[in-house]
Amino acid sequence: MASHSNQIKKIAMIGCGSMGGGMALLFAEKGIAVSLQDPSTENMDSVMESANKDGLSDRISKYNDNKALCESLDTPKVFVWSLPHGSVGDTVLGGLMPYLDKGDIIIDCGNEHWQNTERRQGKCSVRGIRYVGCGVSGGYQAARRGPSMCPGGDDAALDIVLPTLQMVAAKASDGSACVGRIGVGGAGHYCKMIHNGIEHGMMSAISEAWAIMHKGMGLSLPNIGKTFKEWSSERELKNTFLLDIGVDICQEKEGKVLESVEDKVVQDVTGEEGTGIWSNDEAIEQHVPAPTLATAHFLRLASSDLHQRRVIQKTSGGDHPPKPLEEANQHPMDFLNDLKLAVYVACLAAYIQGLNTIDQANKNKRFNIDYSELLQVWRNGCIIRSDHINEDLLAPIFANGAEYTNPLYVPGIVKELKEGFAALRRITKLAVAADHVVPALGATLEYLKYQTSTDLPTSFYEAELDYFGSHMFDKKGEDPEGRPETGKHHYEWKLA
Ligand SMILES: NC(=O)C1=CN([C@@H]2O[C@H](COP(=O)(O)OP(=O)(O)OC[C@H]3O[C@@H](n4cnc5c(N)ncnc54)[C@H](OP(=O)(O)O)[C@@H]3O)[C@@H](O)[C@H]2O)C=CC1
Ligand SMILES: O=C(CO)[C@H](O)[C@H](O)COP(=O)(O)O
Repeated sequence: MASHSNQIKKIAMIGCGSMGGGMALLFAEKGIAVSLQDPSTENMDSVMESANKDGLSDRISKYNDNKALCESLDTPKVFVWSLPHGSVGDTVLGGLMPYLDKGDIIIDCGNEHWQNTERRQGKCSVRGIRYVGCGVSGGYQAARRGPSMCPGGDDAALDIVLPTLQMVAAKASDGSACVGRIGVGGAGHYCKMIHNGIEHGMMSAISEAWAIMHKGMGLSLPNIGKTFKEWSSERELKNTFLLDIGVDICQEKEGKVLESVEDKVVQDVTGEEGTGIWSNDEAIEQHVPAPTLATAHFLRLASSDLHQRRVIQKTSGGDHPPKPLEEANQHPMDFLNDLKLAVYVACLAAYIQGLNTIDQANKNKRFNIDYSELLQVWRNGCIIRSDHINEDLLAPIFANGAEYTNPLYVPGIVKELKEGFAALRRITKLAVAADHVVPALGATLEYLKYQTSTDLPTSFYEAELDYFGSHMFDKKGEDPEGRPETGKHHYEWKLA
């Protein structure tokens, strides 16, 4: 495809691993000349090899030094980064700085921490260099064919990069590009971080349902794949990416490959990825209850150290293996329908918790987030794609530049949650009684209970706090509207 006049014509792709390699080929396929740079010659050679196969080799070349790399570009020079998070970006920026000029643009497509993004934006802006923090989702296959892209930064930089990002990004069912003007500063990376938190909540709920079907109902893996396929074709979980890939995972070699996979997620503790940790840190920092995201994360953490689990199992004299769910098999269709609704409610709750975290951060950090653009980014190409949740339920709330509304205030959404609540409770009750591991489903049930209650156990909690710490409390009926504030009363529960 030939590039148009407002499109960027040359880029440098720095970091040519799974994501960067795929994106380099994608940019080249869209008519953009790509200069590769990576410390691993092997990685660059592998991209060149794929370029040869795909007939793109005339548009891709590799460079080992920054001077030559920069000389290969137009003015302004445009760099796309796909690097591990953290100090690597500072090293790369330091190496490029001598060759950068006013107006040059860096589009950081890694999962960088938004504060690193803002620090580098500050450093770059002194020299008139533009740094866009652009979270990218969809995994390495989407990187090659069109990922979901979540850019944030200054408007002038976004004006320049958006037409090109629109060209390469995934397309929604109506053909619109899954990229948008998300907000200023680190807004793009902030929202991508929360996307990953939501992703973890959804992935946990789906995995918990997978184990219930497999170990509780005794369904074969190919049959579970079939069930996931049905769920993804039905209203509530329509076109849910994590179900769609679940079909392939369950059915590959009749489930034999999946059977060989060890039960541990390690990338948080090895430091490869940070978004799960940061998104939970942020929910707490922003005072937003996000238990579906948090318990999903704790399950990952607990799972990571299999050796430790073995030791604890031995110390405790055995484990509590999940038992068959006899009731489920008496009415399997009803049970599977409940299970689907339970997963749906957990996925919707994960979205709500993530969006509420973004909203609070948006108010505190003035990201100026455009929610309709953000939901557009999440329509396709990304891991949390789920059409009904996004397009039917959430997008209408934020249409036409509407202010943020907590989705839990929206009657149509509450109706869906209420309808799913009974199913979630039935599933959780049976699962807990039979020792199934259901942290995201269970935490979602609790979330819905405590978010809708005005009579929580925290009356007693507050009294205990006041007893030992004189932390004050409000009397019933005294709660002032607006932001929570310290109570007005202290009681001398026991005279010293
Ligand atoms: N994998 C995925 O599904 C997704 C990943 N991401 C994010 O995208 C980014 C890249 O991920 P991914 O492609 O999976 O990771 P990879 O490890 O495959 O790629 C990272 C690349 O960066 C290279 N690199 C390291 N240091 C430098 C340097 N100083 N200069 C230039 N290149 C360098 C690495 O080289 P070397 O191999 O020699 O170390 C490697 O080729 C990460 O931030 C990740 O979180 C985002 C969405 C999805
Ligand atoms: O960013 C991603 C998808 O959106 C990457 O796939 C990332 O590697 C997922 O890792 P984690 O589960 O630790 O967030």
